[in-house]
Amino acid sequence: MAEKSKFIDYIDEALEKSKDTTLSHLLFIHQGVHYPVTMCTPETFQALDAFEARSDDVVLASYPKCGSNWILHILRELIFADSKKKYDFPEFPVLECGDPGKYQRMKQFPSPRILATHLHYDKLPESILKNKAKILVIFRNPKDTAVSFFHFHNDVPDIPSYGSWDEFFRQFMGGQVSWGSYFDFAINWNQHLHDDNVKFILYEDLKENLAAGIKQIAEFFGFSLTEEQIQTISAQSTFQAMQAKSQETHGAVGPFLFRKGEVGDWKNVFSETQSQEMDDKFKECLADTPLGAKLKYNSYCLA
Ligand SMILES: Nc1ncnc2c1ncn2[C@@H]1O[C@H](COP(=O)(O)O)[C@@H](OP(=O)(O)O)[C@H]1O
Ligand SMILES: CCc1ccc(OS(=O)(=O)O)cc1
Repeated sequence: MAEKSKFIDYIDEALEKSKDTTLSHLLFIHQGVHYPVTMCTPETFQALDAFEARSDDVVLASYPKCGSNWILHILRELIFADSKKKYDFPEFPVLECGDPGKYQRMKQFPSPRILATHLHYDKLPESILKNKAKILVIFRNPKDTAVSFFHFHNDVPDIPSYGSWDEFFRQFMGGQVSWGSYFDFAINWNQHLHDDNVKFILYEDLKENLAAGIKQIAEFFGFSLTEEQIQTISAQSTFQAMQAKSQETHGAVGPFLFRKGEVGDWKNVFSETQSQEMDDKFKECLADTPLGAKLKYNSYCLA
């Protein structure tokens, strides 16, 4: 059994805080976006402004529930294969979560550091953009993302639950959920998809061909791996492999973070009206954008 990590300690702490937090008190607004009080604070956001990024930081951006824990695992394995050093990062990996002192402590950590974030592009600390750290941004179709988000809230015992899927759907569509609107997040990132230091990947593409996705990620960050190493990481990163170890890697919340790992689960949950409402929203916000095309909405979100 692996030693209990700082990551698990942090999750346990956040869950403990969640126990005493009702849904109506879960969110606060910072610069127009909702965040959960159990994970983020105004003091940490203030400290984040002065965060010093490095050009070799490995940034992983995503809206919640688009597979960030999956890609984090892949990145750690890639760094290990490339450097032969175990990637050991004694802080919660989501940049904007934690106490304000974390950025000071992070100055001591060796490169490359993995910085996961759910921030909209225009909320990233300036130094990430100035130092041109490479940013991998993972997207997932909005219908499965919403269903995964709903289950996360309603299945994890200590996280405040919604009264029903219908109630969650309403809040999700209005952007009144943690890290705000999926659509605002997407519109914001859409403008930077073709920046030199940004690489887009799609959850559904990874599901289709994991080894090809891992190879692309390795190339983007300049990690040098053999075909055999790629195949090994691929085998260790399937949903089944990660779910089997989830309690060991992520503690009590593990089985909920690695829930189903499927494409199309939304069909079990969305009503026809809700599906149409999301199709309309997609058309209005994203359909005619480069990101809209990359999301392959017609393949994954039309019944
Ligand atoms: N190896 C893997 N393959 C496919 N999906 C994975 C995965 N690891 C995690 N996921 C899925 O990613 C979602 C969680 O995202 P995040 O890590 O950003 O919180 C969950 O979706 P589901 O709830 O649909 O199962 C989870 O099952
Ligand atoms: C409890 C509210 C909450 C916490 C964490 C979330 O996202 S993630 O698991 O860190 O990606 C979302 C909502």
